[in-house]
Amino acid sequence: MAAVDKNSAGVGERQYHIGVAPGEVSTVALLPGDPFRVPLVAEFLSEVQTVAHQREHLTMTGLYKGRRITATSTGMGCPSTAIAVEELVRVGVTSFIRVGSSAGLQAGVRPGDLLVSEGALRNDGTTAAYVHPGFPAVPDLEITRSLASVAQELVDGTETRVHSGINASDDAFYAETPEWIAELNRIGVLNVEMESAALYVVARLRGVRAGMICSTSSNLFDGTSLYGDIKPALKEGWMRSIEAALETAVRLEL
Ligand SMILES: O=P(O)(O)O[C@H]1O[C@H](CO)[C@@H](O)[C@H]1O
Ligand SMILES: O=c1cc[nH]c(=O)[nH]1
Repeated sequence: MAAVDKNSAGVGERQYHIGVAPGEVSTVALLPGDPFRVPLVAEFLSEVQTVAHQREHLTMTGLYKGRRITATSTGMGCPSTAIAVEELVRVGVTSFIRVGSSAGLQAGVRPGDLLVSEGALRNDGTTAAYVHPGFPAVPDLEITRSLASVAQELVDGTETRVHSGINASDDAFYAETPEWIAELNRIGVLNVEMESAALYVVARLRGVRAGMICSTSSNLFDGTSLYGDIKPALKEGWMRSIEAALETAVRLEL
């Protein structure tokens, strides 16, 4: 009797968690955390089909400027993100762009500003189960460059700023202490979110491409509250992030 080999389980089949089968997705997937943001991606698409909705993973596929695009929600955190990426790879996705929300950690990062990730500090448990602690969590460089330049084009002439830098990928939203926030600020970490470590590490291990652009929800360093009335700016940032990701998919033929 042989134990199950999870590396080969499910390849080319309908997937156990996300419910998607080969042929139902594009080669490129946009990844918001929240299932309620998948329809925001669909607002930019034509011929949209809802492919599956299981657990926190809603998947829709449609066309943007003639190119087939899939959007799948990852849920919050690295465990469900790793599952979503693993299963999307098994049905043919070769490029991923996370379109997230994230908290700023440096002065001058304001709600709605766009954050392009140049690498993630792996403060999570999931990637520790995959690789050596020294393995870097880095996005695809071509996708990253494109996200930064398209995002800048989209916000030119507005108050919104585009920031690029290293982000933290934390596991525990409510365990982020003032000391941890101050330390991240001190070492120059730009922002914090909760999925990129898994996205980048799993993507590298599976030989596919990944990048991330986020809208700023708050600023943990200067005290701009998570709970205040900042939602319109956050939503505007989500829409610009999605547009930057879609344009990147078209321009790089992902
Ligand atoms: O809005 P999403 O994309 O889920 O991203 C951020 O929001 C959640 C925390 O509020 C975490 O998932 C974090 O990464
Ligand atoms: O988006 C995020 C992620 C972690 N911590 C926060 O405050 N916001």
